[in-house]
This record gives sequence, structure tokens and C-alpha cells, in this order.
Amino acid sequence: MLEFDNVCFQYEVDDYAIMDKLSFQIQDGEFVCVIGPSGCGKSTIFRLVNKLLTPDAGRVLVNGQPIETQKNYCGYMPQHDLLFPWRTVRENVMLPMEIQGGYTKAEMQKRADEALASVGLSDWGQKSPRELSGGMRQRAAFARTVLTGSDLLLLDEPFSALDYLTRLSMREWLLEQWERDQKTVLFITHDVEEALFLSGRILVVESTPMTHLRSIEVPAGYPRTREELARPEILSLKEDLIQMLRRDAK
Ligand SMILES: Nc1ncnc2c1ncn2[C@@H]1O[C@H](COP(=O)(O)OP(=O)(O)OP(=O)(O)O)[C@@H](O)[C@H]1O
Repeated sequence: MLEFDNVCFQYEVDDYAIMDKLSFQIQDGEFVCVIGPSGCGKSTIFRLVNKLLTPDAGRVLVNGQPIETQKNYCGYMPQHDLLFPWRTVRENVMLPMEIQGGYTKAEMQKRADEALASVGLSDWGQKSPRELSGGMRQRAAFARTVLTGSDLLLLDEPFSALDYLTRLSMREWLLEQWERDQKTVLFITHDVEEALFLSGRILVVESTPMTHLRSIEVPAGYPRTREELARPEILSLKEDLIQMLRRDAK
């Protein structure tokens, strides 16, 4: 689904490279979390996938084709919901379709209402984003991301601004969406427990510049429950991951 092929990248103003011949692959339908110390370049990976940035060398491929030749191949959801306060929730969710063009207003409204219903926000389309709780806003933002129609979703710490209990329920909710929609999800998080709960595989940033990502399979299937996080092998993996991040942060 997604491939980095020997990608090199450095911000022009910086005197150090973020990536040096980085290669990795994500398979169709996977849920993969990327973890690494603050500032190591996790979000830069996403910016290279969604073409906000261009590699200095190497290629980014989606479904085997270079991204330069493609449109609408990924949906991106940043940490903050970025819902426009001057638009209703429904109008926010309609935005990707307005940008893509080719839809009548009635079609856009229908699809937005269906997407809002699928995230449990049927009665909230006519409200202002200000009237929604943090978790509800993130669900609306997720509906908007899904309506890009892309099979690849890039989620950049989408729950980090939420309170602890809302985060727990949003993780469970997100897994339900993923199991239902069969999308490929790449998810950035600082939170090792969140990565263990969500992913089939975790990619750990081990070095700066990034020359490789260490791939670790999570020894648990789906559907996943919070109780599984207490299994000895998961606890031991959690400890290993924390040690890796501490070592990297030094
Ligand atoms: N536009 C930019 N221009 C110059 N340097 C940048 C720019 N954006 C990010 N950087 C630098 O590149 C490095 C990687 O940034 P990036 O946002 O990808 O890291 P990150 O791992 O996602 O960080 P965090 O976990 O704190 O969100 C950081 O040191 C940052 O200061």
C-alpha cells in the first residue's frame, strides 16, 4: 500500500538530515503505529506522503505507483481537529468533496450525513463545532478524513489533546472503524500503551537521521481488548519499547 524507497530528506534551514535512504513498507489493511522521541521526524514522514514536502532523493509509492502521478490517495488527520468554526459540522465534513469537485450539493450533504451517522453524530450536523466535546470533534474530523475516499489514512496523534478516559474510548472506537472500513492506517503516537492497544505492528524510529525503522509485531489479534495489555508478553514488550525510546531520547 505504502512504500518509502531510499528516501532522503533535510529541511532547507536545518544543518542536519531527517532521513537518509529510508526504506519501509506498509501492507494493505494494516494498522501500524510509528513511535519515536519528540522531534525525530515522525510528522515529516506524513508530510512526505501527503506531498506537503518533496524528498531530496528516493521515492514514495502508493499501490506501487509514485505519488507524483496520483491524487486523493491518502487522508490526513492532524493532532488538532482543525474544524472551521464558521462552518457547521456537516459543512466541515463536506469539505473534501467540495475540494475534489464533481458532487452536487445534495450528494455532498447525503454523504456527509451518512459519514456523521457512522461515527455516532447523526444529530450534530447542523451544530457549530464549538458545541461538540473534544472527542466528538475528533470523530467529526475522522469522518471528514474518511470522506477523502482514500484507502490510506494518516493519523498524527489524533487523541493526544483529549483527556485520559476520552482517549481510551476513542481508541476502542477507532479500532471498530478500522475493522469495519478495512482501511490502511498509519498512526503516530508518543504513547507506547496506545501503540500496543491499536497496532498489529509498531515502527520505532531508532536513529537520527532515520536510516531504518525497527518493525515490531504486536503479539495480539483483533478484536483487541484493554485486558490484553496486561498479558505478560505485552507488558514485557511495553518495557522494551520504553527502554528503546529512552535510549533514543538521550
Ligand atoms: N518546517 C520546518 N523547517 C525546519 N525544520 C523543521 C520544520 N518542521 C520540522 N522541523 C524540524 O525537523 C525535526 C523533525 O520534525 P517533526 O515534526 O517531523 O518531528 P516529530 O517526530 O513529529 O516531533 P513531535 O513528536 O515533537 O511531534 C524537528 O527537529 C523539527 O524542529
